[in-house]
Amino acid sequence: MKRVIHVVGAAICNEQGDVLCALRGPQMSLPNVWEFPGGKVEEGESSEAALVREIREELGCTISVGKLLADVFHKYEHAIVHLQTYEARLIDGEPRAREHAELRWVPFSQLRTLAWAPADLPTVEALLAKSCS
Ligand SMILES: Nc1nc2c([nH]c(=O)n2[C@H]2C[C@H](O)[C@@H](COP(=O)(O)OP(=O)(O)OP(=O)(O)O)O2)c(=O)[nH]1
Repeated sequence: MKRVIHVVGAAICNEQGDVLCALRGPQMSLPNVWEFPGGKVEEGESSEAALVREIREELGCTISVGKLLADVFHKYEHAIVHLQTYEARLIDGEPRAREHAELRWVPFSQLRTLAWAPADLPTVEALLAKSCS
């Protein structure tokens, strides 16, 4: 049995309706694919608290966490990832790539053109279906 990793990701939208997308670096697990910034939920931590903590650590900014966008289990070679993605807004600071190879604000209309981590595709579709408002 593969281990299950509980992971949270933030779809951070700006006023123009762009979404902040993050490129995983070549040294990371699952290298060189785009994802929603976030990370692993620690024991005893809520998903929302984990997301705020991870975004502070990874991007150096503060978010408010909104609605759940997608809740998926995806089987990778290395593990099963239980990914929960949330709508989010920046409330303090400017995102900087401390761990990622690149950060990019991407308009909704171009979201499908990125090479996403496979577990993230339902989130992309959920965003396109509802639009961040
Ligand atoms: N953060 C994040 N991880 C994702 C997404 N989609 C997806 O398949 N993953 C996978 C990649 C990794 O296997 C796992 C999360 O690991 P991570 O390396 O980002 O988490 P972390 O920062 O807490 O981990 P660590 O480096 O401290 O070990 O989930 C996503 O949208 N965001």
